[in-house]
Amino acid sequence: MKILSVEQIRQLDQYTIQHEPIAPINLMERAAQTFVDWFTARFTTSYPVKLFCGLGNNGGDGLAIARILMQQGYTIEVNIVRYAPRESDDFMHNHRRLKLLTTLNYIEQPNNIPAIRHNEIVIDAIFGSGLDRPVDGIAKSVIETINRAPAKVVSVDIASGLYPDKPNGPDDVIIEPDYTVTFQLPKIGFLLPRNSRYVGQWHIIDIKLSKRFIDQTPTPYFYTTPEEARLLLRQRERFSHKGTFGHALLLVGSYGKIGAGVLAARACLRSGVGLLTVQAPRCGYAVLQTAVPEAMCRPDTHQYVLSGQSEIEGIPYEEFTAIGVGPGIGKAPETANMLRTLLSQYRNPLVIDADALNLLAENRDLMSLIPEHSILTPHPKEFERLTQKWENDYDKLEILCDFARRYRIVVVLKGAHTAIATPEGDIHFNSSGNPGLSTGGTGDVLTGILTALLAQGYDSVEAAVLGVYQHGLAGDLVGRQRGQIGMTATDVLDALRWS
Ligand SMILES: NC(=O)C1=CN([C@@H]2O[C@H](COP(=O)(O)OP(=O)(O)OC[C@H]3O[C@@H](n4cnc5c(N)ncnc54)[C@H](O)[C@@H]3O)[C@@H](O)[C@H]2O)[C@@H](O)CC1
Ligand SMILES: [K+]
Repeated sequence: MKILSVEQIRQLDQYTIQHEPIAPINLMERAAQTFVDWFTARFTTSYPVKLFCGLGNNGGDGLAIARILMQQGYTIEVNIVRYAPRESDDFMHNHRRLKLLTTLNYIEQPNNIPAIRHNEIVIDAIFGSGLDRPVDGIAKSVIETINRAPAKVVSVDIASGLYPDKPNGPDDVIIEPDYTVTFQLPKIGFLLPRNSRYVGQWHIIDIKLSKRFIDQTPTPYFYTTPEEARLLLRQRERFSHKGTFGHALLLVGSYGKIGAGVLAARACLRSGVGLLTVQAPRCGYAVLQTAVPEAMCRPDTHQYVLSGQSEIEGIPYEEFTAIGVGPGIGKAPETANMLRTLLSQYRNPLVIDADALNLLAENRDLMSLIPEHSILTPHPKEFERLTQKWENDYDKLEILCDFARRYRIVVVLKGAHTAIATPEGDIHFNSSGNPGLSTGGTGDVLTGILTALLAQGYDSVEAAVLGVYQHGLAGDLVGRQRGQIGMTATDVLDALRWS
């Protein structure tokens, strides 16, 4: 699903109005009706509703929502925040209609702000995507009151005070909703870590804006929906054999961190690789052969760390279909040499994770040896070591984009809504996963998954988008079955489902 800028969304509204065609006021009515459908499916008429609306079209949506909810039997109190002298035309239209049905409260100064009780639902329609400067005056006081109140808060389109596609200032006053119900497409601001308390749980509702315009509009930002992830998944042909699915090599482990290799290897096997070889320090040999009997194990000549040498003759790096390197490897000089040799010899995309990334950060000349379309999977700290500090989440996205483009690689920046940057400079945000995944070893599982997908012939962007989605989905399954708190990386790899 595309993510558009505020300006593009404005054009999308206009295009829909002109080409459907539909009168703006009817589009507002459709948006309000769709919001009400969402609302009534979650909250019964037993909850009193308190609406706070502004004077623009977000406020107009609010007034139309109030009218429809009232007609459906909800008790609703309407509060209009008079932060400016002018209202939008569609606001005025809905204002006239609602005035015939109920009394409206006008908030012009702080002592007009009503008390909010804990069993009420607040609908926030003060500002929407038209916000273009920090909120002050009476609107600021209202937002502060709502944030202090014990009630549940639902924001219409976007939390009032939050910019959809640019950074807010540190002192900005912004609604902290429990839910955001947004029209048609997600806003980029919803996906950034620092905004999470200004978004809550968010839901997209389809208000039938022009599909043609969305299809034609270029954007670097995408949000992976479950349907899109499912479409990427390839079905197996009846006459396939293990050779069809590639032979992967995982370069993993060091003394005390063989478990990382076990997790990556198991995840690789659980993600459909045809054959798997694991190269690990000699101390990991018995562990791997026991814990992952399906994999072949190539013990390194070094007892404790990877040096890349092995007593067991095996196929050279170039002959593996895909290679993953990093889980548990540490940063020994022998291992840095191994990485240098690997990067010099292997020309297909690699998966590079964990200490392999830290070795790249410490040996910058290695960056230019990385094969094009390799997948790097840093968490934010590793990414900072590879690049630079950022000022805010938008700045981070720019750095991410430039980095992926400069080295022609795929960068999977891990976190809530993992951001996957492509060599072309696009960014795909993931939609699956939960905080339960923030536990040791889940990154190793991801490396195993991505290596398996590359081995099966997925291109790097497909592998990253699909692999990250499936990894999060497995975490969501575990979360539902046994909760997020006790989730382990083993649970996640056991929960992987590929159908
Ligand atoms: N255009 C359309 O066809 C549709 C728009 N919709 C709604 O319209 C919203 C956007 O409406 P608007 O563009 O009218 O803008 P808003 O309702 O978000 O804001 C109202 C106006 O307030 C002013 N303003 C901005 N920041 C301010 C601040 N800090 N203090 C005081 N005033 C400020 C601006 O002039 C802005 O236009 C969307 O979020 C959505 O809720 C929906 O009705 C769907 C259809
Ligand atoms: K709002």
